[in-house]
Amino acid sequence: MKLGRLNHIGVATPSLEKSIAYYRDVMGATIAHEPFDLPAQGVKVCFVDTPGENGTAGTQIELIEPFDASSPITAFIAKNPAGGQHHMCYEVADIHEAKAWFEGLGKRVLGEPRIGAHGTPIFFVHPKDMNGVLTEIMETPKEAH
Ligand SMILES: C[C@@H](C(=O)O)C(=O)SCCNC(=O)CCNC(=O)[C@H](O)C(C)(C)COP(=O)(O)OP(=O)(O)OC[C@H]1O[C@@H](n2cnc3c(N)ncnc32)[C@H](O)[C@@H]1OP(=O)(O)O
Ligand SMILES: [Co+2]
Repeated sequence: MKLGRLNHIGVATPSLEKSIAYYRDVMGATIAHEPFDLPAQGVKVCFVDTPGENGTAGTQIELIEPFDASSPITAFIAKNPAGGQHHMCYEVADIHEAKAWFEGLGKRVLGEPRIGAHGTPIFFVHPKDMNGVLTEIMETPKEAH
């Protein structure tokens, strides 16, 4: 498998509103859109943009708040009430090839690929199989970003 760019770092939070204010007012970040709900993923999402080189978009921070009690991040927030770093997301060219690669190495892929916050297929690999880091793999969007 050929690793692509680091697309985003997922940060879990008990309050999107408070986290947005922090990244805007303390970190000086641009928040380019309103938060949105992804009930199928069990989260409410807001992306914080960081600038890349020569005016390009850099790596994003993905703020995620539980959508409801059945959210996959409910247990994480219970253990980390102030929130915290939750996952790293890397791009790949072909999601099915990447899934086969990790499965071939005996790593636990958590469910089938599904459409993520950028509109392309994603899957997660269990943190205990990935040196302690919950790892998200996403297919690179077709348009430039
Ligand atoms: C919108 C989308 C997108 O970008 O497009 C997203 O990102 S959605 C992002 C939210 N969606 C997801 O995360 C989906 C995939 N995640 C999951 O299925 C779950 O969160 C699991 C990774 C299976 C963990 O589930 P849960 O916390 O309920 O299980 P658990 O409490 O039994 O945890 C099992 C062990 O893993 C550890 N653990 C749990 N979450 C962790 C994390 N984020 N990073 C590192 N370690 C973690 C726990 O401390 C525990 O270790 P000990 O046993 O040593 O105590
Ligand atoms: Co993510």
